[in-house]
Amino acid sequence: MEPPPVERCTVVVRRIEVDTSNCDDYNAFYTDVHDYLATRIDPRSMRRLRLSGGGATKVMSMDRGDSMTDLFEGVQFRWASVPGDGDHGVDSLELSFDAEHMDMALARYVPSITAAAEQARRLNCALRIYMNESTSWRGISHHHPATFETLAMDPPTKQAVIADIDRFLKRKEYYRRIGKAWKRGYLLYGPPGTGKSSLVAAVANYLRFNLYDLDLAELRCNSMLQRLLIGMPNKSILVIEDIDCCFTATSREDGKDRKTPVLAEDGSDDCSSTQQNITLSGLLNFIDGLWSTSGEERIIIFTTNYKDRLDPALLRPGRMDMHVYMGYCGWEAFKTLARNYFLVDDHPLFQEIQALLAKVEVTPAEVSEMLLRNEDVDVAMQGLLEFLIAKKQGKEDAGEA
Ligand SMILES: Nc1ncnc2c1ncn2[C@@H]1O[C@H](COP(=O)(O)OP(=O)(O)OP(=O)(O)O)[C@@H](O)[C@H]1O
Repeated sequence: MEPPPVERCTVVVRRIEVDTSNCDDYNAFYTDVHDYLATRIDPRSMRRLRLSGGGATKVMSMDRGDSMTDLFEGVQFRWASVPGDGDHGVDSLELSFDAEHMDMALARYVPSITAAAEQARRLNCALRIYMNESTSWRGISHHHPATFETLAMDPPTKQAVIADIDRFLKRKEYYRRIGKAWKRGYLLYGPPGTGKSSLVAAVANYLRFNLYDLDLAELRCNSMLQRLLIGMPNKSILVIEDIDCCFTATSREDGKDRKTPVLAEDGSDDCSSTQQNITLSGLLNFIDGLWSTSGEERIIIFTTNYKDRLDPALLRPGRMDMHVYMGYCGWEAFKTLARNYFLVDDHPLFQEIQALLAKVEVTPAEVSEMLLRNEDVDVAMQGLLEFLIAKKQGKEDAGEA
């Protein structure tokens, strides 16, 4: 006797034709499925393939009437591209699977599609860096080449930062369960030219998050600050550089006793009525309060050359989750730079350079500059060696004086 046919379920994801100038979100899930399937399609298994997109980016999709199989947690999901009826019918993507998997499909497969589509879009999308002009953000393309591979820093610290970011990304449910906002704060400190800005760029490139570089000098009061922060989307990085220079002792004191102002209902600049300076407490309160609950998956990075000048409020445990010291160029950091600039792992002058790096305080920026001076590795290494010897001599002379 033949086994009874397996019951199948079908989920229809229809492309809705609407006036997109008003409501461009209607097709969000259709777009998610479309973008997700583009990452899953196996061109060798397709009879017909649709290619779209421009420039170097080509997107693969099923042609109308075609179908493909996607495997998720060992279950086969069949997708079909179904053309609409007649002239006005709209296309749909139809998902079919064995009925016993309905719960799993809705609880896990469907959300995984949205997450994967977002990830794919982020990877394909050029990053942007936004800067504030008064209370609005202005974005330009962000092409900073720094990555964790090219970043010259102490290897255990680098690994700790990467591990922290990876853990943060995986912990959405964890943050929800413990009732904490899904955000992470990093304080980067160290002398000028040690790579704090480069690390910010490396984090942005690693996460594929846009940067929001906040210039507090552009703002007159806390409510302007709040408006800007509220305008930041999820999956973004807020950066405030040289945080030690942003607040005067007076503004800190002022802020301690003041209630954080609220936005005027009409969104207007209410600085004049409240006369509020930007205060560190205003910034921290807002980041920990409303901003945390109005978005998620956000990173905050403060940088400073002088950690000892920072307000203790910022250094309090729990404020910035990780303090990262960017130091002078050590041996391991130098090897990264030598690899970046000359693709070399060894050189006859390495031993002398290593010995000098242990005695001289030189920043990765200074080393980079020396290595950039000549395309010939021997000439560049010799130049660096002489630079280090001169620095060491200068230090000794200063010590004797
Ligand atoms: N750790 C590093 N790894 C690789 N390159 C570096 C590093 N530090 C500095 N550089 C080089 O020096 C340039 C300046 O460094 P960067 O602006 O990142 O330093 P910084 O610590 O942010 O300095 P500042 O405190 O003055 O803003 C970089 O563009 C890069 O070329």
